Amino acid sequence: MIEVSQLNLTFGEGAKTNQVLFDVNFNVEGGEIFGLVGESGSGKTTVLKCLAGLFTHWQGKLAIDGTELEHSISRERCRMVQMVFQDPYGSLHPRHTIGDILEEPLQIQNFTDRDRRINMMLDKVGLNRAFRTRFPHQLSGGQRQRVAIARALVLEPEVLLLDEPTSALDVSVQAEILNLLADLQQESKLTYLMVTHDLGVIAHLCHRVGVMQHGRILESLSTDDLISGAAQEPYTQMLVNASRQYSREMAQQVAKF
Ligand SMILES: Nc1ncnc2c1ncn2[C@@H]1O[C@H](COP(=O)(O)OP(=O)(O)OP(=O)(O)O)[C@@H](O)[C@H]1O
Repeated sequence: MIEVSQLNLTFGEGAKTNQVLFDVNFNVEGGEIFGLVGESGSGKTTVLKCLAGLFTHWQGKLAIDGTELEHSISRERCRMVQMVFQDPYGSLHPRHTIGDILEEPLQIQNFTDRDRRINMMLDKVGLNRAFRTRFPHQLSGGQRQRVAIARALVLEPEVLLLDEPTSALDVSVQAEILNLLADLQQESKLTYLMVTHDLGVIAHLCHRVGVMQHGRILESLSTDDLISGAAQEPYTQMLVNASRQYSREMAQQVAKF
């Protein structure tokens, strides 16, 4: 379903050139939940942004459902793939009502049954219709993330790109949002590509993971192998150990690795 092949990306020009992705390769099957893990700055979000069309100056090959992606964003691309960001407050227009936020993508794509789709989507994410007239600041963090998920799914894409979808939320609502994402994926057999720092989230949701370091995929492996300690790469093993037994010393070891 998702094919990432020899993906390279560089920011800046001349002396300020900074290459952040180096020959990134991985595949995600249809209906699979694939996690991208790795230290801050390793390029996880950048991979998602290339797939979402937010960065267009990449090199390599990107394909979704057998269709090669262009170096530009298009209406068709938005129907196929949508992204949910880490911070649901920053990603929702503060002066638009929830109804308007959900209607905008449907309008752009010329859907005529917009009312029905908006109501159905609100039901799916566990928000009642009264939310249509509210503004983002009148919602809790968890409710805002539900709206962001509804907006991403209202066009019925096959692929959802999730950038740390729970890390900005209170611990008490993180599980609710993870359960919602799991239910929605089951219901519509969606394909998820998810960036996370949290190996607990991986264990809860993901089927397979790709481990990134310094703009490269070190290895891809099943969640079972990751958790049972069958990773090939010492760096991956270090990440697992650090999450099991977090300590200041361990964090320093990971930073030095
Ligand atoms: N628009 C940009 N212009 C220049 N450099 C950028 C831009 N976006 C990202 N980078 C750089 O690309 C590298 C990878 O960033 P990216 O956000 O993909 O990392 P990440 O693994 O998702 O980290 P985190 O977990 O902290 O979000 C970083 O060095 C970052 O500074």
